[in-house]
Amino acid sequence: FRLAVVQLQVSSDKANNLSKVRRLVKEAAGQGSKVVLLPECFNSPYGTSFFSKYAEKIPGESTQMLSEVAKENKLHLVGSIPEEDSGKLYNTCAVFGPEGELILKHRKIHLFDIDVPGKIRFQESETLSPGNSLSTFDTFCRVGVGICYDMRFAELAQLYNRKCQLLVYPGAFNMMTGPAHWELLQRAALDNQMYVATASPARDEAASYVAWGHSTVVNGEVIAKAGHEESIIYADILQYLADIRQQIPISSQRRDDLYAVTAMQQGSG
Ligand SMILES: O=C(O)CCC(=O)C(=O)O
Repeated sequence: FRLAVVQLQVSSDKANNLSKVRRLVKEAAGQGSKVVLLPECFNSPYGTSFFSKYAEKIPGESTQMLSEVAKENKLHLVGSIPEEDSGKLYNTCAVFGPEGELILKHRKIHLFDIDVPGKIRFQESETLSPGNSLSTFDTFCRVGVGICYDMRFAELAQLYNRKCQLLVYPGAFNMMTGPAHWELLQRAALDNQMYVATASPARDEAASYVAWGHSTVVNGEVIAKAGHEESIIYADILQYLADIRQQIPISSQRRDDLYAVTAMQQGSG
C-alpha cells in the first residue's frame, strides 16, 4: 500500500493549517495513498507557549476536519494536536479510518524535557501531561504510534516490533537534534526490522522553535526523504519485511533467557 507523509508548513493561523491539510491530503489520495501521516501539532506552532491556546477537545474542530478528510478520501489519517481534557493538556495523536471513525488517540508517553546549556532548553512537562499507554492500529499492516521524543526510547519500538510492521511518529526535531539524531533514530529500527515513518513540520526560520524538517520513511535504508520545505513524500510499503525477517531471523534468535523488554501495560491496540 502507499503511505504519504505530509510535511506541512505550519503557521500561527489555525484555519489556514486546517485548510492546507484538506488540500494536501486530497492531493496525496490522488496519488493512491491509503495511509497519510501529518506532522506533530499540525494545527499549531510547536512550543509550550502555544499549547494551551491551540488545544482542543477530541472531538473538536481539528479532529472533526481529520474525520471528514479521512472519510472523503477513504484512507487512514494520522495527526497530532495539543489536546485538552479535564483541565489537563496532552500532545495527542489521533488516527481516523476510511469511514471517518476515530480509531485511537495516542497521548505522547515521553515528554520532551531537555536542557543542553547554551543550545536548547525545552520543557514540555511545564504544560503537558504524559499519556500512559501504547497504541497500535490495523490497516494493511499493523501500525505502532509514537510522537517525536517517544522515538528516542528503543524499548517502545521493541515492544511494537512484536506485532507491528510500521511505526509512525509525527515529530518536530530541531536544528540541533535534527542533524544529530533524527535519521539515525529511525534507521536504528533496522534492528527491529520495521518500516518507520516520521512527519515533521516544514522549516520556518522565523518560528520560535525551528523544526528540522526532513520527514522520512525508512526500512533500515532511507526510502523517501523530504527537504525542509512544504512537500509530500510517498513510500510503497511492500513485501520487504517478510523477506528480511525470514532471511535475518533475529526475532527467533533473541536470548530470552538472558534479557527481556516487558510492557507493564499494553494500552490500546
Ligand atoms: O528529541 C528531540 O530531539 C526532539 C523532540 C521533540 O521535539 C519533541 O518531542 O517534540
